Amino acid sequence: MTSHSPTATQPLQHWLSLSVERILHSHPTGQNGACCAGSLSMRCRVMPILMHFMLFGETKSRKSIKDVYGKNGTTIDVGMLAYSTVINMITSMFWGGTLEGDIGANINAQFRDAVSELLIIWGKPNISDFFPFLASFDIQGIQGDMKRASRWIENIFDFVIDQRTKNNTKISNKDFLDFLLEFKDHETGKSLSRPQIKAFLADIVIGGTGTTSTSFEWTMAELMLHPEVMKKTQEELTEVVGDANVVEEYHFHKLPYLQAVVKETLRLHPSAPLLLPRCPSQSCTLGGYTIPKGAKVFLNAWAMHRDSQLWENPYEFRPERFVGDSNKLDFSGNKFHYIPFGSGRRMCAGLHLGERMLMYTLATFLHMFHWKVPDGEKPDTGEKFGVVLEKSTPLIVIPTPRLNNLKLYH
Ligand code: HEM
Repeated sequence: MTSHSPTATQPLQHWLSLSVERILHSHPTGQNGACCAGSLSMRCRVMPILMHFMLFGETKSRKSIKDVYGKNGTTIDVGMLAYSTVINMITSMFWGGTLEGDIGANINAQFRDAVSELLIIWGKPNISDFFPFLASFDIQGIQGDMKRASRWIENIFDFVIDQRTKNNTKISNKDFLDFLLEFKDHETGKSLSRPQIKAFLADIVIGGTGTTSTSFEWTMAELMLHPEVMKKTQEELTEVVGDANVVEEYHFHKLPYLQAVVKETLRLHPSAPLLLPRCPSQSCTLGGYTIPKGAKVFLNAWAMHRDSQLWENPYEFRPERFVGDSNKLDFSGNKFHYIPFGSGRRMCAGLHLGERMLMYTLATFLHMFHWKVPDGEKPDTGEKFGVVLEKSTPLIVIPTPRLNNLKLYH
């Protein structure tokens, strides 16, 4: 993996423009000028573009390091740390070059609250899903709450887009929003519409925050439960990154053990355990069962990842099962017994970004801090029901700096 600088705008802009043009050509706009902003092909092609703005996110995560350093020796809720780090990284990639200072901090805080609310509502069991005829009554008020939270997020997107379009001053660092706003199709001269831009941003936020931060928390929980794995992971980091440096993306491929730890965590705790529902376009028979056309089908990745016919000692947390096997069992979804990012045409559109954010945050926090649970406590692996598989009890830990050079924490 290589590190990409968002300031190297010329070749990057050219490449990005070509990608979006390909998308627009494969999805011609309709009569009203709007095309499906969330369409499969469009998402799959624009998402990788976001990767080029990862550097913004990395810079932002340094703030989290400073915050954790400030809590030296006191307790931290790992889920909250992960969520705020991930959302800070995402907002920096979106509009880090557009919004800065107090306005930026204020909008980012509002955005964080709005997204948490949306994710909570999204995970609530809704009786209308099981009895669709009840949907129009919205008995639990979930639909209404969802509309309110979505409007809140949309207003934030509108505010940021207005700020950027009103403000003619040249910004030094182009962010993802800036790129989307400036994009023009070379042939037709058409730009992306505002609804298209907002749909992209919403997709990324909804798909990327809960999944990545939950995976971070699960990994930390497993490491706290398995001190020998924690030790080995941190030793690898010391050897590869060194005591006097911070983690950078080019280190990732030299961290096979950490990669195995992440894979093993996602095997036992896939953040979207039932993936996204499928709907067959034709009736078919599978394993002796008839699946009628149009049925809603859920694939239980969680159960497949723990199937004793497919895995040796499936309930054991053993990263070694992925060591030296990385090419055979990767996240591509080609081996159907291991599909933490799904499989096929609808597999995770943010796979590479998710993987990189997870590796980056884990490697950084594990390299820079020692972690221990408060005396007399033991982390558990209880799960909470929801679209995203969260821990039922928050993981509380105590960080202490691991590196001698304290300047690296500021
Ligand atoms: C550790 C991190 C992540 C995990 C484990 C994860 C997992 C998944 C899974 C299992 C699916 C369903 C795939 C299927 O049904 O086949 C999915 C869908 C999706 N993910 Fe992720 N994801 C992660 C991070 C991200 C990030 C960072 C983004 C955005 C940048 C993202 C955007 C999406 C989107 C847009 C979809 C829907 C794709 C579609 O409908 O075609 N995900 N993800």
